Amino acid sequence: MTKLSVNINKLATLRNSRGGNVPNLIQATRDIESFGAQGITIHPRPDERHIRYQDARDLKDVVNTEFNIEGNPVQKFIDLVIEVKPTQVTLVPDAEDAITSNAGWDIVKNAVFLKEVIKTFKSEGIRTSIFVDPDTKMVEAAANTGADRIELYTESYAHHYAQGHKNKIAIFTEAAKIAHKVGLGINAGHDLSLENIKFFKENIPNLLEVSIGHALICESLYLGLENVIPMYLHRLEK
Ligand SMILES: CC(=O)[C@@H](O)[C@H](O)COP(=O)(O)O
Ligand SMILES: NCC(=O)COP(=O)(O)O
Repeated sequence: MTKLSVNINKLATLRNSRGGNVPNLIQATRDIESFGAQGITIHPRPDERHIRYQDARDLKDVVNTEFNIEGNPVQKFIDLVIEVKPTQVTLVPDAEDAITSNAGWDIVKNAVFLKEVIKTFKSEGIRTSIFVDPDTKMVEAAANTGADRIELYTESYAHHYAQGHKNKIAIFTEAAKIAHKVGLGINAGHDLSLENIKFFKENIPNLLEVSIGHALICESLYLGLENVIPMYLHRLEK
């Protein structure tokens, strides 16, 4: 089964644009879960331009499904995750000034650091995942860090799919096969959408979770969250 984790960053962006509490993230989280989502993802960034660190604390007792917190494991982020104790932490090497995540880890280069951070989170009972490009060398290296899962960075898949180049899925399929072979669970995310999710699901064996935010919220402007979430669930069925 592939779980759908809805990334609510964009709802926080909308809220922050007016400085008040509309839309209310707590209510939205409850609604998103009631519409069938099996997880909630947030990605607080150092400048807190969308999700704030306080949102993570406020959502701790609200999320009844899987709570996934993504981010670059700087000390402030590590402390937050240990305090909130989500189901899963996803480590993303995002630069402070990046508009959005734009690369997976160089796991070979950062192996010592990642091993240490992962050990810390696992000792707190938090499942760990590493954001990674579909590069078999990096996937193999991920297994040596002690991580439970990888999150395949799907921006290049989505980009090529939109241009009609479906064959770019092959490197993701291969990366997923290697991950499974070395004992890693497989998550995926970034720019997945109603248009490209079905083909991705059909071609990625053992896909445990997709986290989707930007496209899902944009699609919901036209169709409504209560319709869009079941549409994703349908496309993620076997
Ligand atoms: C790791 C990943 O791909 C997502 O977390 C994505 O980066 C969402 O972050 P933004 O909402 O800041 O674009
Ligand atoms: N981990 C990916 C994620 O949470 C959402 O990415 P996107 O759908 O906003 O591109």
